[in-house]
Amino acid sequence: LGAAGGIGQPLALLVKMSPLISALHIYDIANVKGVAADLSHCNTPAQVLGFTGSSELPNSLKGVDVVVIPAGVPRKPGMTRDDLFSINANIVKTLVEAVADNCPDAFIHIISNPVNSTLPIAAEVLKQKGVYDPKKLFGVTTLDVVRANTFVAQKKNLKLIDVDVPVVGGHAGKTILPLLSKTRPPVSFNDEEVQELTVRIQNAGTEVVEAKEGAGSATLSMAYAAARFVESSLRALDGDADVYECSFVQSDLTELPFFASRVKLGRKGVEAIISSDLQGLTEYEQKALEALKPELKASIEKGIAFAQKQPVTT
Ligand SMILES: NC(=O)c1ccc[n+]([C@@H]2O[C@H](COP(=O)([O-])OP(=O)(O)OC[C@H]3O[C@@H](n4cnc5c(N)ncnc54)[C@H](O)[C@@H]3O)[C@@H](O)[C@H]2O)c1
Ligand SMILES: O=C(O)C[C@H](O)C(=O)O
Repeated sequence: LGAAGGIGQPLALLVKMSPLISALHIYDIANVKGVAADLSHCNTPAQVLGFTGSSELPNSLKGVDVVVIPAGVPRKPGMTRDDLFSINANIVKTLVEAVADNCPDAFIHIISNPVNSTLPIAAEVLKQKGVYDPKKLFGVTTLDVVRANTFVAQKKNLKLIDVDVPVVGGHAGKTILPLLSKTRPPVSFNDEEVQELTVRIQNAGTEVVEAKEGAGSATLSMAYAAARFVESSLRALDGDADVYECSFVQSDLTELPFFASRVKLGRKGVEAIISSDLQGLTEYEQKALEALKPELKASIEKGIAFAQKQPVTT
């Protein structure tokens, strides 16, 4: 949903390449029929259908297993992700209402920012509709992991394919907390490297926004990350027993109701939240974890309050 956009188009292309996908429905408020026609000429199995405008939204959702939502406005230089709240909160609310009505059993991937608030909005909408399954609602934080893996591999001269850094917390500024001490394979970092890498990973979105000089935020790397999360979800739905991803989900790992961490995915969504990542943290990570909580809590509460003030349409 939001398939004509900067993320939506390359994501649709990457997803069209997946052998796990039988049908790809792409929806946007803007005309998406041309994107659908274009994609449909690729000789890969997924059948592509385009749906344009809100009257076609319900049909776009019928029968789907995974819904991905990158609909909404992106940042410009000088803005925070929270500055997008006033527009994107309504967009996410409307789209999740339609998901609740048309494919309540689907996995839902929320990309639209601010994820720290839009995910709680989605949860609240689904609750009001009576179809909330916390195991199937995901805030997409895969790009933070992708970035952490890339930057760590570059810094330490490692083979990219091997590196895996869990990133916990949320998806904005200091709420993005890479757990460098939990990098696999184990790598040692000095204090300066930890500080430099942590700050770079936290500011990576802003790095792209500034480089694009007003033309939007990360789209290609986000499409790559979202395609990875879709692929992992489909593998889990197909019964693969070894699927782990970081995601911002309902969680009891901390006192906050939602928290990003590694989760094990299965046929029914989140099968387990990996609590061991938060054990044995370094002093730096422990302090950063405590420091991110007030901001994350405020963003979560802002999302919940918004959704509670504007009950769903029935
Ligand atoms: N979670 C992450 O890591 C992450 C990373 C990058 C960007 N984002 C966020 O993703 C969102 C999209 O970014 P983009 O660069 O693709 O923006 P974009 O402006 O290029 O595309 C957004 C698309 O959403 C569509 N849209 C708007 N309202 C809609 C509605 N009600 N229904 C359906 N479609 C609608 C627009 O027509 C447009 O095609 C932004 O909020 C951005 O901040 C999140
Ligand atoms: O930085 C942004 O606004 C987009 C996205 O959240 C990102 O991390 O790239």
